[in-house]
Amino acid sequence: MSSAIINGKEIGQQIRESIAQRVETLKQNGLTPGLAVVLVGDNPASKTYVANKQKSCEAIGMFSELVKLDAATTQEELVAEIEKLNGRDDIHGILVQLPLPKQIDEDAIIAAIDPAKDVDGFSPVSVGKMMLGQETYLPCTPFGVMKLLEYTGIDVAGKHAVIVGRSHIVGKPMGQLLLQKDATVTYTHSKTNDLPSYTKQADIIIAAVGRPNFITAEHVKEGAVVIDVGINRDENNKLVGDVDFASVDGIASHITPVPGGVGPMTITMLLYNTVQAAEIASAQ
Ligand SMILES: Nc1nc2c(c(=O)[nH]1)N[C@@H](CN(C=O)c1ccc(C(=O)N[C@@H](CCC(=O)O)C(=O)O)cc1)CN2
Repeated sequence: MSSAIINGKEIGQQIRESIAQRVETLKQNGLTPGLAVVLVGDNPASKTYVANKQKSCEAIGMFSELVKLDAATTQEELVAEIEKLNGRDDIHGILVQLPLPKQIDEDAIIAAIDPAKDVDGFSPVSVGKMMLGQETYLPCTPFGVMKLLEYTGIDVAGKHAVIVGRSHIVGKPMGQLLLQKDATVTYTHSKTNDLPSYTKQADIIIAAVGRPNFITAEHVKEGAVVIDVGINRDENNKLVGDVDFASVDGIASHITPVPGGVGPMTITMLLYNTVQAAEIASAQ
């Protein structure tokens, strides 16, 4: 029997409808939630993601502004742009599209964003609060994965979740969010020896290693839930995940497709965080 598909487009749409209602309430109170999207350079994938983020904002009645900067922008120039956005009352969320050109220190840029507007949840303040279980903006991709599991009725408490990947924006926070919901978490990565010996014990596998079709049948226990966070291009420029879907299909109980799984949830949770930032501003 085939694995059940966890449809991120459908779940994301349901959540976006409830976000749109919150936007409407804010607008009736005279405040339109505003997101500033900062794009440096001409990375084609980044241009697509930024365009999708802006389109998604407009679709639910939010305001979005694109700050488009040249690939040769210096770190000081970028910090100055962020400081301008930090000071604007009509901008509730700021997102700097990653990756940035090599001359710019990403950590310094993220740290320059006012934590109250850090709707990506990447700043040291947001990460620290998340680690302590305090209320904060959660990083959109792992937050989206938690929503996918919740909406699918998969209770993670007591389950063994194996994360494959250790990036700051997905792998590390993913483990933390699962831990906070009482999962038992194991971190693995591309250099883990005998990876299948770990992943084969998993009730939930989170594949976030950034390698096309890396997770195959040999990694997956019968009945495991497989979440594919990968966004890779294969040799034919086709979008593929970190999981070899055909190989794992029928072994996993549930699986997220690429495209249409985790990706749409990343943007959904960005909208969610931005509306939350606007609600907090509106209450002040
Ligand atoms: N500032 C940030 N930069 C980056 C983030 C982030 O969360 N914040 N994440 C990724 C890219 N990303 C958002 O920026 C992102 C990637 C993929 C998708 C998505 O919807 N994917 C679709 C397919 C789209 C396609 O056809 O190319 C899917 O999986 O169905 C959304 C957002 C790195 N940078």
